[in-house]
Amino acid sequence: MVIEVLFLSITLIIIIFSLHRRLGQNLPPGPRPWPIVGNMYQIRPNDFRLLAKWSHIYGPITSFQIGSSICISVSNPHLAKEVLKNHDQQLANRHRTIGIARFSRNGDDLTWVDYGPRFVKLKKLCGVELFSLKNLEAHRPTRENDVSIMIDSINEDYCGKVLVVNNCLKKTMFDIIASMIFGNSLASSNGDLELKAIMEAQFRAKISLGIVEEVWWLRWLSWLKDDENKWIQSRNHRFFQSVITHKKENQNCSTHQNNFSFLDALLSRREEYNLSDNTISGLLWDMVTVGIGTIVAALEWAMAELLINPTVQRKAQGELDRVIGEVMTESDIPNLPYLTCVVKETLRLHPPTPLMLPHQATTDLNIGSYGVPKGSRVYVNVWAIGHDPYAWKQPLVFRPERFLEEDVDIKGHDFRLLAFGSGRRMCPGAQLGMNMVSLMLGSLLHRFEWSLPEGFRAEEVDMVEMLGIVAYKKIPLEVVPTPRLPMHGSSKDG
Ligand code: HEM
Repeated sequence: MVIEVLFLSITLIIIIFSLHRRLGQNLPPGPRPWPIVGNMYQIRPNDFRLLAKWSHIYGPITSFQIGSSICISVSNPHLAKEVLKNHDQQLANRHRTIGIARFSRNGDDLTWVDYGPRFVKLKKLCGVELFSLKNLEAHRPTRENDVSIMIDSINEDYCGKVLVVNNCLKKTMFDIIASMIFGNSLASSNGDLELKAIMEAQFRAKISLGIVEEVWWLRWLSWLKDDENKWIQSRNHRFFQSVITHKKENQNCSTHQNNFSFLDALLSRREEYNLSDNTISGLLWDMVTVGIGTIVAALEWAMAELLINPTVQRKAQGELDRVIGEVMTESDIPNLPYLTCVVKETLRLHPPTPLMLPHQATTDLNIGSYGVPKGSRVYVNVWAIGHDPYAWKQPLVFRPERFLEEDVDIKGHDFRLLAFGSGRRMCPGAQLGMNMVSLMLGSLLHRFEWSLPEGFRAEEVDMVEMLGIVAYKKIPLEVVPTPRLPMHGSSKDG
């Protein structure tokens, strides 16, 4: 009896405390949270479509509660600018779930590190050593060659047959990013197989432990549910440690410019930037996971749209035929304005990270006329902004021509098109991302006619996303390639 009374009193105190906290804060409107669980009974993690729906009911700035945490989502360009420009610094922290904290070594990386001097240093380091134009240019031949190998293998193995497009995109993107990040060392030691297995395991693991981690006084129970993550993390840790140790032992062998990888650069600057093996592992893991996932998702959505819209496919092919000789290279991209519009239109309707990555308030602040308490998670619903009828004419129609009529910046200056974010936490891989999506899509369209498997109609292509930080197509796209041009053995080493 005493225990029951005690339990009831504690629950009551918690409810009164959270109600009091909520009422005093002038929060934006939103669905009514339940005691303890908040709105967890209504919304799954990363459910950007539901957040867009709520914005139609409660307005473009909405608040909701996940367990004990207050969340704010904004879904128009004006409010996105408030978050990413006017309050950029106050909102530049990241929220890390227990799963993400584990994979990011508690934020000892770039993607999940808290905002502060360490973040500024790491972002600068990655900007210089991985994403600089000089570095991108040095790795360009490898990227072009890997894309040519992909085209050749589709030609040899899949002409007239059904191809699951994201399998071949994933393989090619893995090879490209792995070569930029690790140089040749991974493939030569079979490390590529282990890394792929770890990535696959992490993809399937739960990065949110649900109520156990979202209600602060239940968090001590999370160790019960976190076993799988722990196991993958220790495998991940062992893998990166062995790659780093192997590289340190053989460091003098890879100073040739073409082989000089991101890992080589990090090792050579580890004292200057105070980089532990843990931080180096975190940075390598970031680039491999974020880099591959986003590009593959963007490409699969682009291919799906082109199958549904064959006139766009033909128009893009017409432009490619006029501009490209035998094999497309990245230097052709500036001469392919329509292809660039197709890429932008894809990223407008299908941003690979529809809620970007979660930002977190480091202080109390106001957005619009509402309060955002310190510690709130803040989501910019890029997907909703891309579908906003006040920002776009006929927003649901896939019409790349809109970007010929109006040149809309995609690198963070126009708050209608935020696939790469904007401000301090903006994607450092935006240029590489645009180059890769354009090169791969252009090469696929130049070389092949794409159609649906026999018996499928365009209206039957399912355009629903799998919920996750990266929104892949839920049902993988199946396509049938038919060659358009005679093949001339396009890979440059073949
Ligand atoms: C189409 C391709 C890509 C898209 C759409 C994309 C999108 C994004 C977005 C929306 C963010 C978060 C912005 C924010 O929270 O404010 C981000 C961050 C990031 N992206 Fe990308 N990305 C792409 C490609 C890449 C590539 C190729 C790499 C690396 C190889 C990369 C590495 C990163 C990293 C490290 C961050 C974290 C930056 C930070 O926290 O400061 N991304 N990306």
